[in-house]
Amino acid sequence: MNPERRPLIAGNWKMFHGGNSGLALAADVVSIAKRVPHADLVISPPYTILGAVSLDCQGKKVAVAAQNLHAKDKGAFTGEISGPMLVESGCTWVIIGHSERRQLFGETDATVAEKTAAALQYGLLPIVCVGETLAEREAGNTLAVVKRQVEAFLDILAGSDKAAAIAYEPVWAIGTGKNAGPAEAEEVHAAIRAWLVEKSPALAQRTRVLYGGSVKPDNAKALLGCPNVDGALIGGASLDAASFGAIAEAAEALAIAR
Ligand SMILES: O=C(CO)COP(=O)(O)O
Repeated sequence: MNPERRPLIAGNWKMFHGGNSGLALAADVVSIAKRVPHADLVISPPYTILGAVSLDCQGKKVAVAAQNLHAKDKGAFTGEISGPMLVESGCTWVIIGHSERRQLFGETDATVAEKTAAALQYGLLPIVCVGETLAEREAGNTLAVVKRQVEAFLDILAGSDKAAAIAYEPVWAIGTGKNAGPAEAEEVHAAIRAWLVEKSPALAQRTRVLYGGSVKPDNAKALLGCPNVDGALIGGASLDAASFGAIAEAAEALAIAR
């Protein structure tokens, strides 16, 4: 981990814990935050409890992210939620372009770029997701695919002075229990860092690059210990306070040790 970038540990709850169980989990994460003063924690519950969770987390060192947003600020877009609405609900972050949204909901590099610009415009910090499929990896195209995805929004991040995050989430590692090995993750993270540096050293310095895909307590230390891995975006293991806490503690220990 780069000493100037605090580890960012983010839990993407996806379509789980949208009611009382989510409020209880958020309270547990507030307790975890007290044990990890050197790490930044973000939780991303479903829309239905964003407002309530944000209120409970206010001033407690746990930031709240939405899982998506619409690029427009308002309008006749049934079922959609805008950046200003998320800000009003207390969100400070938003996940953009998750592979599930790209694969299941038709999001493209172009819509991801549009949403990234909208997030920054409305005062939200984006966590923009990239990552290759298994077929793309097996064809030797991992870096080309990730580069194309990153290039779609690189100028937008460079045009803002906000500290956004990029999450590298190999699609084949999401929810499969098959994480990228530390060397595989570091190869892509180092490439992303190099593209950021090429665009602007200041951008590279402020942008945290998170790894996502089957991060668990038993592999967190090895993954988070990679030089260009600045944190994690966690799905399944973020749904349980004990496992999310153990990963946050691994980040804390590494941050103290460096
Ligand atoms: O999609 C993810 C986080 O956004 C990763 O999910 P898992 O940790 O369940 O593999």
